[in-house]
Amino acid sequence: MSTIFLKSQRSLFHYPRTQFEIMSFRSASKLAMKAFRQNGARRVIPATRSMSVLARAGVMSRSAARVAPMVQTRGVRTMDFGGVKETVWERNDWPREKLLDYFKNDTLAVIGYGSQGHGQGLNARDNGLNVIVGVREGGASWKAAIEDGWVPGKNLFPMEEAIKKGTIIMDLLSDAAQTETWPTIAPLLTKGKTLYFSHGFSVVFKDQTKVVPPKDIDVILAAPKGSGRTVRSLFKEGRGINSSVAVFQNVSGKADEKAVAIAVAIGSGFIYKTTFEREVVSDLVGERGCLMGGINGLFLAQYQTLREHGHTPAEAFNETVEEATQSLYPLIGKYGLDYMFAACSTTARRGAIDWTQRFYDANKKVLEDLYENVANGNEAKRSLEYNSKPNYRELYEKELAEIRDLEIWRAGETVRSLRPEENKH
Ligand SMILES: NC(=O)C1=CN([C@@H]2O[C@H](COP(=O)(O)OP(=O)(O)OC[C@H]3O[C@@H](n4cnc5c(N)ncnc54)[C@H](OP(=O)(O)O)[C@@H]3O)[C@@H](O)[C@H]2O)C=CC1
Ligand SMILES: CC(=O)[C@](C)(O)C(=O)O
Ligand SMILES: [Mg+2]
Ligand SMILES: [Mg+2]
Repeated sequence: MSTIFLKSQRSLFHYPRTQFEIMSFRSASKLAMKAFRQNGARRVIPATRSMSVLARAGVMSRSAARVAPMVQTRGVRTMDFGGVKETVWERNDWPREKLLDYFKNDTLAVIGYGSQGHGQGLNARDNGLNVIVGVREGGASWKAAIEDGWVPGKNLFPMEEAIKKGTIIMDLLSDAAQTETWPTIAPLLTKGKTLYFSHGFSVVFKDQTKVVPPKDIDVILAAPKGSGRTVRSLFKEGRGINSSVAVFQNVSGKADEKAVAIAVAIGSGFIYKTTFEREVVSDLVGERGCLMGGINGLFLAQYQTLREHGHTPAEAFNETVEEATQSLYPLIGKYGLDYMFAACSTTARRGAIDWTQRFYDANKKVLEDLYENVANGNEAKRSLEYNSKPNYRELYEKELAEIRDLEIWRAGETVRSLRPEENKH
């Protein structure tokens, strides 16, 4: 199995362990802060994230607390991400009129109507673009599309017909289905069309998927960093999900701009550049790690430990999942981890900082194994084998039912029912 990345960079992040390393880590961060100040970029600390809370908590380093708050200037193409400059685009770079003009001669053919097809198709349609959907006639997606207002024969067609009518072919089938349908789709990708993905999977793992696009078409991706349902809900809130964009083939010479434009058209908020390889590897690692698999494992391990030592389900669930998702994690999302630590007791803060190293060390080994398994194609192989089974949906329903039936999640159902918003009386 060929490995995409033959050499892996030494880990860019080394959590300081020894007192010496901590000292040098602090002096390094002071130097970085000084360099950061000198390059003119400034960073604002949200007004609601009052300095007094942070200063009292001693969270801000002394040098940062002394200088005026720094603001990261917006609306520029280059922004500073923790000291590394990256190119970003924002949705207000592509107002609706500009999108409509740019895509005036295009028909966006959304192939597949799962979570992403639903979100991206409806957002592009609401942006006024000419969008059609192509799925298996009479299948679950066909019925779902009709429920969302797509009309058979008008903007809803069997897959092949939609591809023939489309100028930008958005392959939003499941990754396994992209492989299975490729022999049908490939001949329909005629010169001048654009092939679009939301994941680098099929193109990068071509040894397994056999997905090799024709050489005379643009091949681009826009990968929303979140569920297709959230792609839709954030768009309806007037916001947008963050997405990465990449170009695999640029025959027209306009593929880079097209990728950014379509990322905005499908409802993205801010957009950053990647490559097909980096998108698929980071995405497969993320969903198996912190985003889904890793957090599931940590929830289960903590809940089980508490229960084995006699804590009740209500106590074990609240201390593991409910407080995390309802109170503490949202603070990380709004203001960062240091803010959340500062908002908790000094007792919690001391223990959390002390135990970070143990969890980091235990998980770093797992993440290295995971990264290797993704980069060498093993995870892609596993995914294709399982998701290509004819009864893959039924198999997942059985596995998800087993998760749902675990005590932790049955307890969770009761806890959720007790939330104020669930008790309107
Ligand atoms: N889910 C997400 O939030 C994210 C997904 N992505 C990427 O977006 C793409 C689409 O993912 P997602 O929206 O989750 O789609 P799903 O994985 O849910 O795939 C469902 C779609 O694939 C179709 N399909 C499945 N098997 C076949 C087949 N054998 N022949 C024809 N059609 C088939 C289904 O049609 P039918 O109903 O007829 O079976 C349905 O329209 C993938 O590349 C994914 O990696 C990227 C970011 C996030
Ligand atoms: C929602 C998302 O970004 C995932 C987890 O990568 C996916 O659904 O593939
Ligand atoms: Mg994914
Ligand atoms: Mg993802």
